[in-house]
Amino acid sequence: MAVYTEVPDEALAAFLAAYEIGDLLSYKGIAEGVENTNFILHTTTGSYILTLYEKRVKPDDLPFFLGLMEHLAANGLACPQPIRTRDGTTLGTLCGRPAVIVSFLEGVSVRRPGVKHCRALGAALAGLHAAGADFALARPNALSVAGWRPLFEAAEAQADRVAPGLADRTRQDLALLEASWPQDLPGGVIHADLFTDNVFFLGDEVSGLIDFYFACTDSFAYDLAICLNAWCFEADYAFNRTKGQAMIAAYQAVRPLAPREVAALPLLARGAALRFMLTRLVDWLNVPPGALVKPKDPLEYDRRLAFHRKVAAAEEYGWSPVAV
Ligand SMILES: Nc1ncnc2c1ncn2[C@@H]1O[C@H](COP(=O)(O)OP(=O)(O)OP(=O)(O)O)[C@@H](O)[C@H]1O
Ligand SMILES: N[C@@H](CCO)C(=O)O
Repeated sequence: MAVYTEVPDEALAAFLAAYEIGDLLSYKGIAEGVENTNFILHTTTGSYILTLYEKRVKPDDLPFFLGLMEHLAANGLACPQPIRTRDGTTLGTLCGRPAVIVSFLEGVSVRRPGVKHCRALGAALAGLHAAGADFALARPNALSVAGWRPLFEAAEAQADRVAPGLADRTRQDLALLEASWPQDLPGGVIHADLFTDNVFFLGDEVSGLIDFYFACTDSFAYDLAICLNAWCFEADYAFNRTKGQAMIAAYQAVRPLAPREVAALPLLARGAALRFMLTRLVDWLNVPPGALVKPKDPLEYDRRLAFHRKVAAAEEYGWSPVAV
């Protein structure tokens, strides 16, 4: 569960005194999530999320993340909106941790997305890319191709303990992706972690996007490739082309992909799978003693990589030309 920092009542009361969000009625820790400590607050004016940033979030990145959420919300995207204190700041300190309060979003995430969810997600992703277009800050993607080799090197010696042959096939994927990673594709602000747990639905409609703490400046098609990985594989690791088609078509209805983005899609999807395989592998091999959070299985992405290695063209992900 993700409550790493206990917050005494008095410390919370002192922190909340700086805000105009009414009187606190109740609060409780949120079990989901693995990175930060989250509480839900109920006050006389509504519900809010209080986040205390734990070790993996760099304080220097917080102005980008908080500024981005404010920018996206101001541009009509349903995402958490940082709440300002009476003196206008969004970032505070609570129990020695950087802390913010954001607006609460209604909705539930889907564990097993269907075609209609993939379609809705494609439109929401394009909406996010459009809403971020004129955001002034930039943040390089530390988990793009240049960041993968250090992760591999940290895990290489023990990788075959997780699955036979994992080190060799990862080494080959990495060499190929380093040599051919698509550069200079259309880009801007991307979410970079838009997995099903970060998307809320009300009925069949997307009601909110959360968890912008991997957001960065990178190619838009890479964000789409991340979503194809996270949303369009079945439990047996077969890629569901109907889901891919629904997602890509809905994305293209807002922002058609350029021919070079289409051509790059197989490599981008393979790279996205490698990125999540590697971060999961490193976490899997480094579970701290007594950890409360179960690490995510890297082999789910090793299995996806087996599919991506055989893909020759974007059509295999369900891409088709935009009808004109
Ligand atoms: N603005 C919000 N509105 C409603 N619920 C929220 C909001 N932000 C977070 N939550 C809830 O808190 C949970 C954890 O949030 P989040 O995913 O941001 O945590 P994290 O530890 O940073 O995550 P992760 O492990 O996914 O990186 C979410 O699954 C959701 O249930
Ligand atoms: N979405 C990531 C976890 C980080 O939020 C994963 O599934 O590996």
